[in-house]
Amino acid sequence: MFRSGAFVVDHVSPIEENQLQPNGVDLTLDVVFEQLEPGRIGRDGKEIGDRVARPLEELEQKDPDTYYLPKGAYIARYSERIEIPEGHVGFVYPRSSLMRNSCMLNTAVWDAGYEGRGEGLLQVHHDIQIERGARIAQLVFAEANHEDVYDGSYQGENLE
Ligand SMILES: O=c1ccn([C@H]2C[C@H](O)[C@@H](COP(=O)(O)OP(=O)(O)OP(=O)(O)O)O2)c(=O)[nH]1
Repeated sequence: MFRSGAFVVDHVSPIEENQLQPNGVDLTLDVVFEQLEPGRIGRDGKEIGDRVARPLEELEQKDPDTYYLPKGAYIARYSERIEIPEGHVGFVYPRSSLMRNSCMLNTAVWDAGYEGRGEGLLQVHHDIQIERGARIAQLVFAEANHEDVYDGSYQGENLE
């Protein structure tokens, strides 16, 4: 069973009223990264390729705090700290307005016990402007059986 947005909201912070949805909680965009170097997925481990944060366009006197993204693939970091409670698994979907603008977020499984500010693959199929802090995704929780809780290399990531 999927949980209500009112349940999910207790596991996401900080949060504003307009992020609460019937079936989940909207996540907002913090930083957009561009990958520079190849990564590696091995049989025994992995390496994440070097990346650089995209500039915000304040200096060019465009809208402040806005990413102007040409076609391409980017890593988007969400602003919110998320914890996946025991007995649950998390899924993130793109906000439909992102998809309707020819962009997509690809995501993986959010494990029970994970805590951090996670990331997603932002595919831009048509140039788009996204303001920093704008809602781009929605997090939902499904009830799930599991034996262990998440204890991988991304535990506690991007928390100051
Ligand atoms: O779209 C997603 C999906 C998951 N996560 C977070 C939550 C998840 O619990 C954690 C680890 O994901 P996964 O288990 O897929 O990572 P891995 O590549 O197997 O690495 P490790 O074994 O070090 O955890 O990353 C994200 O940030 N974005």
